[in-house]
Amino acid sequence: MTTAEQAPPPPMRLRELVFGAACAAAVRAAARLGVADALEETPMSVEDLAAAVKTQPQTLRRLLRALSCQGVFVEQPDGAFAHTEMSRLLREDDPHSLRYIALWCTEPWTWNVWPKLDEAVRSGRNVFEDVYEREFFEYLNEEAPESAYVFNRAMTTSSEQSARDVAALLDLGGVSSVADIGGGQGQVVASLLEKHPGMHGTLLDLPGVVENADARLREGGSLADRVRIVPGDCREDIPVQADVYIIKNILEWDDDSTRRALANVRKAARPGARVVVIENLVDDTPSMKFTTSMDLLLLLNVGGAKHTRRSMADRLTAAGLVIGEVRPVNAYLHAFECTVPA
Ligand SMILES: C[S@@+](CC[C@H](N)C(=O)[O-])C[C@H]1O[C@@H](n2cnc3c(N)ncnc32)[C@H](O)[C@@H]1O
Repeated sequence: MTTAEQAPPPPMRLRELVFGAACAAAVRAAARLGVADALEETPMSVEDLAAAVKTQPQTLRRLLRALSCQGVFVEQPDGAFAHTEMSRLLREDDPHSLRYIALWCTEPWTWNVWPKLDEAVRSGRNVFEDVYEREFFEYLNEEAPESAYVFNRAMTTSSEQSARDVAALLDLGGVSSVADIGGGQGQVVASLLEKHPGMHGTLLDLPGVVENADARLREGGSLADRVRIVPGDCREDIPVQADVYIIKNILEWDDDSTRRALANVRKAARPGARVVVIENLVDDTPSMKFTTSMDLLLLLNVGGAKHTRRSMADRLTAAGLVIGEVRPVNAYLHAFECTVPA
């Protein structure tokens, strides 16, 4: 068969494309119903699966068939369904689980902002504040506890997976204090403190986030006596002294917020301090990257963007930081090693 015969014709491809929301909704439904968690290692009949997740068998079959077309689950000749590599990633107990990321990317608020993408492209601004009349993180932490929970779990699971890579990459010999700015619930700080028993750490994030910090960092936790938890807004102030500041996956919002956060790091840090900025970078070339969709979502919710190596470097230089090495942390993340000049 030739490639031309394999690829569906353009009208069919475009028809499928405009139903992208159906794919996202199907993945969300499977994640919310816990289908991947209920499906055992051996194939299961739809009836057994429906009983396990408390749905109608006929409609569950339709959901599973829609997902199987995308490679999430596979239908067997006898009509039973089995796992695929992708469906396993929807399990909560998978070590590389994307369950909360899948839920996060399809939370109810996303369905209210996607239809306004043309407006955001026209204005270059977020549309979230037009729809919800509040900044995104304010809304999340003050008005949408379920979405905030999903967001924090999504960040925590992806951070748990990358925290060890960050700890392995950074040379922290001789460093006595590290601060993670916008550090979420503290997985990176916890990994660093576990690896370096003499070191102290600070975790700064919004109040609603740090109040649920990683159990290791909270009172009675194994690292509690070496960590300071600072609830705050890094655009307002960073009242933290440290040898090394980590800023991971937060400089993806609007430029003014990036400028204010970096200015506050500079104000807090002594000359010679290290600032390690860790981000998913998109390419400068026209090749497709998986982060493209997230780039658009960041435009919609915070008026932000995924950075290229150049755009990130420009912002760090504009903040007066001296950029040293830029190294991959893993397949997704890059670390910019910067220094605060004298
Ligand atoms: C994409 S998450 C990254 C979290 C963490 N650094 C990581 O890599 O897993 C962005 C973080 O920035 C925090 N954040 C948002 N606005 C903030 C602000 N104004 N001040 C401090 N933290 C903020 C969020 O609460 C969230 O934890």
